[in-house]
Amino acid sequence: MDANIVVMGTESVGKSALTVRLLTRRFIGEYGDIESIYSHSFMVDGRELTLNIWDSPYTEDLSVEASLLEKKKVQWADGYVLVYSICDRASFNTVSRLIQFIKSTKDYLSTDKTPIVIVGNKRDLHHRRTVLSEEGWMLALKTDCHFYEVSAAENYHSVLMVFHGLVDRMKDAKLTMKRPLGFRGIVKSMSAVFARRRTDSF
Ligand SMILES: Nc1nc2c(ncn2[C@@H]2O[C@H](COP(=O)(O)OP(=O)(O)OP(=O)(O)O)[C@@H](O)[C@H]2O)c(=O)[nH]1
Repeated sequence: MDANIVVMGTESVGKSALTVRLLTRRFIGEYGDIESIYSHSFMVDGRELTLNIWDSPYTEDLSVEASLLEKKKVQWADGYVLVYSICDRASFNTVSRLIQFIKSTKDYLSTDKTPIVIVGNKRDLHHRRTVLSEEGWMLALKTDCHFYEVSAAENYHSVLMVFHGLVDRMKDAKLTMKRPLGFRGIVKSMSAVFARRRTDSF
């Protein structure tokens, strides 16, 4: 069985750090603007589950193409990891917006448990904290999502918990794991955005 997961959030909140931590158990410090879909398998209830994890850099590109890609990304995914930094209030506000965007794009039934986990990252930087844990919990409660506070820099197990929590959530939602958009379609839309970026920079 396999499932698609997308990791979303604003710039520099640690999306790549979380993804790379899950895949390699390591924290390497600098990640660059990686846009990738990684596959990672693990055993759940005695069965192998492969997660296809889409880690994408944040874009403020408001073009029609870019917003179409965001929509496709949301439609492609069966589950969502929405990341903010506990030191960056704007990133927390963006997570609220993303939840609304996902819910309206996917049109979940009100009885469905939405397969979304909210992650407050950079817990090790608590001396620079601007978003309280309670605010994360409240948002999760209000929107019926899971919530974790983690440090991708310091801890592998809490990151693993995030993805396990999401898998549980997807099982609860009893979602049919089918793909509205094939892999080829996504690669095509991604290259359309990159081509546009390249053109823009000249
Ligand atoms: N102290 C601390 N720094 C972190 C943590 N996670 C990530 N960082 C740092 O934050 C910066 C951004 O991390 P990335 O993983 O590249 O963030 P991103 O969300 O993928 O960023 P974009 O690709 O630009 O959207 C890097 O310098 C990381 O080393 C963490 O848990 N604690």
